[in-house]
Amino acid sequence: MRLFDARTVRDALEALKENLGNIPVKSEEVLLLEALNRVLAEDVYSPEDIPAFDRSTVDGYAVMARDTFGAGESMPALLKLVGEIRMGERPDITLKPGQAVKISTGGMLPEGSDAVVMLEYTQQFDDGTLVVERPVAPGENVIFRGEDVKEGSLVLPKGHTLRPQDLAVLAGIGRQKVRVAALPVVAVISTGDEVRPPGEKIKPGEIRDMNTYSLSAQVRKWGGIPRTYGVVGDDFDGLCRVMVEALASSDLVVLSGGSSVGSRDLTVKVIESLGEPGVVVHGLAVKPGKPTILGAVMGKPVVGLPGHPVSAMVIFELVVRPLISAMLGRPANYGKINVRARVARNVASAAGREDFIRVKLEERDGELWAKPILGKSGLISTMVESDGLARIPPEKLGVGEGEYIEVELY
Ligand SMILES: Nc1nc2c(c(=O)[nH]1)N[C@H]1C(S)=C(S)[C@@H](COP(=O)(O)OP(=O)(O)OC[C@H]3O[C@@H](n4cnc5c(N)ncnc54)[C@H](O)[C@@H]3O)O[C@H]1N2
Ligand code: MOO
Repeated sequence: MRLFDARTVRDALEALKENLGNIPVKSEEVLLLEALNRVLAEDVYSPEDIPAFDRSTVDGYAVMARDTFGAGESMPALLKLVGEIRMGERPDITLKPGQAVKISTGGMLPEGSDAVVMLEYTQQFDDGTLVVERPVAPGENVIFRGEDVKEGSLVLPKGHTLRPQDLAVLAGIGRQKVRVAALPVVAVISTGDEVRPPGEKIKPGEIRDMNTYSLSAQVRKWGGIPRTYGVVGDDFDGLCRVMVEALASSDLVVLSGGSSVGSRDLTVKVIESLGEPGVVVHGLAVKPGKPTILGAVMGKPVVGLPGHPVSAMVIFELVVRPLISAMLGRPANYGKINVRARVARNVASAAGREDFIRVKLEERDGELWAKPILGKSGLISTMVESDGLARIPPEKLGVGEGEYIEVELY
């Protein structure tokens, strides 16, 4: 009896895409102060030069640099002080050779000047003579017009995730709002008669719901809004009702449990009953996570994760995270932080299957080692103890002690 397909993750996501078409990025406008970590849904070009004028970076005197060439303490340059620049105003002075104007940090350079001498390298006499004891080069202590951002240049591209400095540059070019991807709403449903909420006393044979908490946190971590439905028992009609509500009010539905082929594994039947095309893939050539289900109902992706808490989390990263990224218009590799490390012991793996092993990183003699945290996929403690996942590709039969591997950090 053949129970599952054995698709690679890439093939499975392709198959889902063929059924759903390209996932559109919905967008909305938000205020800059609300835009941290949001994903840009527009290319942002600068409407103007930033700064819009040549600007001093120090307190001192705006000069023509060549008037100071060769100046020193024993042979200072003597300039004539012809005024002072007020902050936030355009100077009405045009500097002539031999002249200097007092300026503050951030002040607008007058026409004719090309450098600023710092206050501490000057002396001012009562008759208006300025003694300059150090030379300045053209451009010294000045930010030129457009040096920060050029008018018409691409400041930030669509798909970019906004960091604090990005909000600063957007403010700098005069934006108060930006168009960003709408946050995908992801329904999170746990299933199983034996699964109880953490606040309840449990009877023998029951366990506490962990997946609602790991999966909704993963949704949040990767930029979505989780809509949790708690635990639904192994009841076909009850699960159908919750699924219909979840499909209507979210962009993506994630279930955990009941994805296998046992008598109470209802997820496939429920997805099939809700509409075309229903289940697209059942089974991945991945460990952990073989019994994963990918489906499409009402034009929305539905992912049935295995119930084991480790399998659910690993498959979330492999399958759900790329779907959330697509809905946000983010590059598929957004947020992946990999380090190279040497495996601390031999780990076997079956050919034709991608294996993901949990590893703990340790530094030994200046080198990074990845210690495999072995254990069944029902043990959440193996995720808690580890720092990341290492992938053993399908063509390999394992990794040997000392071999270099890539570890994706959690
Ligand atoms: N005959 C076969 N049986 C199984 C196979 C197989 O190939 N042939 N595959 C095994 C693999 S691999 C996995 S993984 C599991 C997946 O099973 P299900 O997705 O149907 O999940 P359940 O049976 O509902 O649950 C598995 C396990 O996880 C516990 N669980 C479920 N939900 C939660 C939750 N929200 N929080 C914490 N723990 C949860 C559940 O009590 C079970 O112990 O199938 C194997 N079987
Ligand atoms: O392949 Mo299952 O997801 O580990 O136990």
